[in-house]
Amino acid sequence: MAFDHRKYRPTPVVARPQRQWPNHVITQAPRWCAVDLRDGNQALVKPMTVPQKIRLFECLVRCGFREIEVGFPAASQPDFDFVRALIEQDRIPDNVTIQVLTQARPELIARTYESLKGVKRAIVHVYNSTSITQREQVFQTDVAGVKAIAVAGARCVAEHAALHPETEWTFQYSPESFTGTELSVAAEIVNAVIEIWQPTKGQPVIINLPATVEVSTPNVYADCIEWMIEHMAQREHVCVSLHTHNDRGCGVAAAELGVMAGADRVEGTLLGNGERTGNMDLVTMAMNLYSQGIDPELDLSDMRDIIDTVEAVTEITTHPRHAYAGELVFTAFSGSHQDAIRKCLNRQTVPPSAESPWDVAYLPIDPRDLGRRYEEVVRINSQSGKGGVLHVLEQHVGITLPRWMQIAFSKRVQAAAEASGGEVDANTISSLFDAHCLDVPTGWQVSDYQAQRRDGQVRIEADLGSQHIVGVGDGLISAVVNGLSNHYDIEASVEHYDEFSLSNNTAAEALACVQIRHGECTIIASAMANDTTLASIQAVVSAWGRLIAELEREQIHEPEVAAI
Ligand SMILES: CC(=O)SCCNC(=O)CCNC(=O)[C@H](O)C(C)(C)COP(=O)(O)OP(=O)(O)OC[C@H]1O[C@@H](n2cnc3c(N)ncnc32)[C@H](O)[C@@H]1OP(=O)(O)O
Ligand SMILES: CC(C)C(=O)C(=O)O
Repeated sequence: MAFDHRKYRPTPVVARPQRQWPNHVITQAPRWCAVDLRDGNQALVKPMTVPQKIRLFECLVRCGFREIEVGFPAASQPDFDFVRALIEQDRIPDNVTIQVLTQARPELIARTYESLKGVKRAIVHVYNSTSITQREQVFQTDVAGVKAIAVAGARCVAEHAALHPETEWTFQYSPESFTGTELSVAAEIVNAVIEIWQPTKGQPVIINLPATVEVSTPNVYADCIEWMIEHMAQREHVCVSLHTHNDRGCGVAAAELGVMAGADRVEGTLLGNGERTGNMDLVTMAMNLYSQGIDPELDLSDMRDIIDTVEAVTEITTHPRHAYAGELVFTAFSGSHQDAIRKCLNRQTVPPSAESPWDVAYLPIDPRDLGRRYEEVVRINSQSGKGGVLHVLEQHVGITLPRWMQIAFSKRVQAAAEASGGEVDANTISSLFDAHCLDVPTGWQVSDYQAQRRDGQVRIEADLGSQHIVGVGDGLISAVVNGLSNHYDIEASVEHYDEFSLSNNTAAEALACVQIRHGECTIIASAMANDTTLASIQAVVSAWGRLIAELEREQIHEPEVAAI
């Protein structure tokens, strides 16, 4: 059997009945560090060029990142050159600290410091893998062996820093493959590094605990973080950082639970580009906080800029369902969702505020916060309903319809959606509305009218094309119906009639909608005009014109049907 689960082993869980983190709630943003330019970069088919790195760096700065891992300067000339360019061209804002990664190898550490000459502040991040697999198979050593690599690396980092006291240094250590390392081993090695770096004496130290590969449910990672924090030397002087990957699709969840477990800082990438299934997605985690009313301390409002930048430098397109950023994440095609969204949006106080918080079904955040428009939250296909069609008409055409007409008109839109098999866009819906409701049939344009009320009766005279009608009734509509019935010798009753005044952004001021019935045949029509009376007369006249056209069509088709 090729597909044989028996070849895998479960990841050990931590026995921690005393765990506290499930009782904690995140109430403030962690310290963020963006690692797009390093972890994101090392996972690309085509690593970024220096100009691309500059573009992404500037985007990260605009978003408000204060710590940015800019590369692995000992890895390649472009990585080295980029760090030099940032420093020599004075591109690092005063409130931003750059971070660089190096293996715990003296020649690489030396080259790393060479790249940093002249920088005001920097975080030097050194790592070595500590996992059982890597100890046994990659380094072919034991715990003492990997601990010695870490200790030597930490010492080497500190010695180089001491040669450049003009720079404010922060040291960072990662027991890489932490999630594959026994906790006692991870703690022993981390504490040995802390011992060398002496954070109690004022040296800033970050201990980063990576889910280099995500191997468990996020609660297990949180247990590990809580355990490490309990067993960490000089904890109050150490910044505990998380670096999660997304192998099981829980990179963000693991980071969130890790923060609940006491971590101070989170590393990740914009939109989650990174090794294999990617790094923890900073946009998602920050927006998750934002959607809970917590200041993410990042400004992601120009999401278009973020997406364009990330796509340009990574050559990876953003999935349309990508959390918060995808093209479709604020869009409903399905009727019941559309109906609820439209009703909630109509009731939502604008702008939403602390007093009137955002509360719209199916939209966890206000799309406008990320530069999206309410128009695009509803798009129409064969899964849509009348509420959605009405939303499109309201947003794109600036008109609303009575319920009976929504029902009748949405059937026309449904037919068009089924015929096309895809989306019916706003322009098409507008054209369908014109064709089925608004267009005046040829020869039925009301060019002039007179309406008078006397002794409780309305008398109407109107010119339609070459025809002149005269009618009398209890009201305007019945007078028009009377005139049309007499003139054309066709009886029809008005089943529904409604009129609305229109918003300022439409050319006309009034909209009238009517449904008439003749036997089994129902006809809808509407009309817009600058005065309500004309709109009402025209709507009934247009309905009549459509009815006569329909009857003529039926007459033409009748012999054919009989012949068949
Ligand atoms: C989980 C992560 O994302 S960690 C970051 C990974 N990122 C990268 O690797 C991108 C940049 N890396 C590179 O460009 C290259 O790997 C370089 C320039 C750093 C090193 O290149 P090379 O020395 O030619 O090769 P390579 O990376 O294969 O070196 C592996 C050697 O370093 C050792 N090594 C690997 N990682 C470390 C480490 N963190 N600390 C100390 N030694 C290490 C290995 O045991 C191996 O030793 P061996 O030569 O005795 O077998
Ligand atoms: C260097 C470390 C932090 C890393 O990238 C990882 O473990 O994924």
